[in-house]
Amino acid sequence: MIDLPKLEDYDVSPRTGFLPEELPLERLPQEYYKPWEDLVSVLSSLILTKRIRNVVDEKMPLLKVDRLTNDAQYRRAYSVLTFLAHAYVWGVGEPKDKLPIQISQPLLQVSAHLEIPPVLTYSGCVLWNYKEIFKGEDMSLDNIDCITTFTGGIDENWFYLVSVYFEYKGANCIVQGLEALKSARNGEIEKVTAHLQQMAGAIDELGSVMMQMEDMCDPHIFYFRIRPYLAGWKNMTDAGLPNGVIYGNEKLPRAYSGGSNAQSSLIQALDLLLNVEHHATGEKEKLGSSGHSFINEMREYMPGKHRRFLEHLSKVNNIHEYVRSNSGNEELVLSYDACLAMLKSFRDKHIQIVTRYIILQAQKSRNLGSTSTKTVRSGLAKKSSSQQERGTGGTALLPFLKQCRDETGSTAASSWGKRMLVDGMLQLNIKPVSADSVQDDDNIVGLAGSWNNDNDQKKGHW
Ligand code: HEM
Ligand SMILES: N[C@@H](CC(=O)c1ccccc1NC=O)C(=O)O
Repeated sequence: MIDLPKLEDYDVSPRTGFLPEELPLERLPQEYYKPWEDLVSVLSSLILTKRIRNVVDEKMPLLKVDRLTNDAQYRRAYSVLTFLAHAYVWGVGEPKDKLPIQISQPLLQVSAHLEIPPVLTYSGCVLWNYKEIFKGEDMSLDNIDCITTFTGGIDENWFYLVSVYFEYKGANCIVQGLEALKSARNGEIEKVTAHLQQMAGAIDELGSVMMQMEDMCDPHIFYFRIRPYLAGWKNMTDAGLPNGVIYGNEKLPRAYSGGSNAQSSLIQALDLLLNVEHHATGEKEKLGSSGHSFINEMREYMPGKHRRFLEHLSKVNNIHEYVRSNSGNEELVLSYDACLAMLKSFRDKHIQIVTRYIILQAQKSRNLGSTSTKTVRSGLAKKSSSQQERGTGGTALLPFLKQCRDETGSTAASSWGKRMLVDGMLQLNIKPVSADSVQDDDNIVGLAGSWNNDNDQKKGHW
């Protein structure tokens, strides 16, 4: 029997989850990297004055990464370079399909060290991009701020910080889920039930955290001012990058998806712990299917150690089987189905968020016609002839997100659970999601272009 994963072997913390145990580095300490930190400290001004590309071209030196001495420094360098890369590519006006070597060369090196693609990912703008306001105070949304942003505005800060706090609160879900697996191995059914009850409560809290997005992040500002910079350069023909981006003096362009919470290891860990399986959008379970291509592809956009944690988890996650083989124990079954109900409720709430922040904004943009895009950067908000929005991770987002949600419900162990999870949203007094009434025909897709199967990373392309 394969041992259960040890969190410390995979850079996962029982206290902070997938956030680093120690606070991220706010600035590289070496004087040598001062040019990078100075540039990124005025990033919003360089975008505002439309000088980002000229200043990088003329003032940014080509630096080596051999002065970086630990992972915290490599992570800070990765965050700095990916913010600079996206500001350079998306800048203002037409996107640039080539990165200068002073960005691309160090970025390729630090990405290889961290085993993560050389593009802005959830790790670069969320996991490794926050600081405490008052040192020593408890971790809370009242005491954290971002280190780097494109706009320097409250809305963008808050957009990332909600996910930072979501990751912090999610640590307990991982701990409880692993304890439930351990108790199941020891045949301690009461302990399994207790840990699953704790896990259900912890997952419920995640939904509440996510709904705080609307407190300080305005949907219009998000969609028109922030989201365009989060895009990647894969399948982004509509946005003016048909072939991706050339990195420095390389001959072939590279194509990468943009950032997305789908790159959060936390929710994928919860799916694995609860044996929730996702399949390619629009397809039912296929024999031998290795799960959802997009969800699996997003694992390539996680730090190597977190990716391997999920791979290990996928070899030992048998809670569904344990519950099924003890289905006579009603308390156990209810505690498992409660975890699924909370996870499904989370996905329902998320679809509400996506509706307000993308779908309704995209429709508004179409209704306003071309004048609305005059002040909006040409990248992602530009309406393509197919009237398709591009999403950050690259999914046909409503079908994908609804299917993720429905697959969560269909995992329930009991008929009660299935009934609860199908119409349970009403019993839980959770309003049916407005998105269900939104027409799919918009087929608004994820930001960085719909993913495809020829996964560049698989060819070791980065
Ligand atoms: C304005 C806020 C947000 C928007 C517009 C948004 C949009 C999206 C979109 C379009 C996707 C589909 C994949 C892609 O193309 O990127 C997605 C996936 C996902 N998002 Fe969000 N998201 C937001 C915030 C959040 C937050 C705060 C969380 C968690 C706290 C979250 C959790 C997820 C997860 C886990 C997925 C993967 C799909 C799944 O497992 O159900 N999102 N999001
Ligand atoms: N998938 C979202 C964007 C998104 O959620 C996201 C993108 C980059 C980094 C973090 C993100 N999510 C929340 O922090 C979208 O398509 O707009």
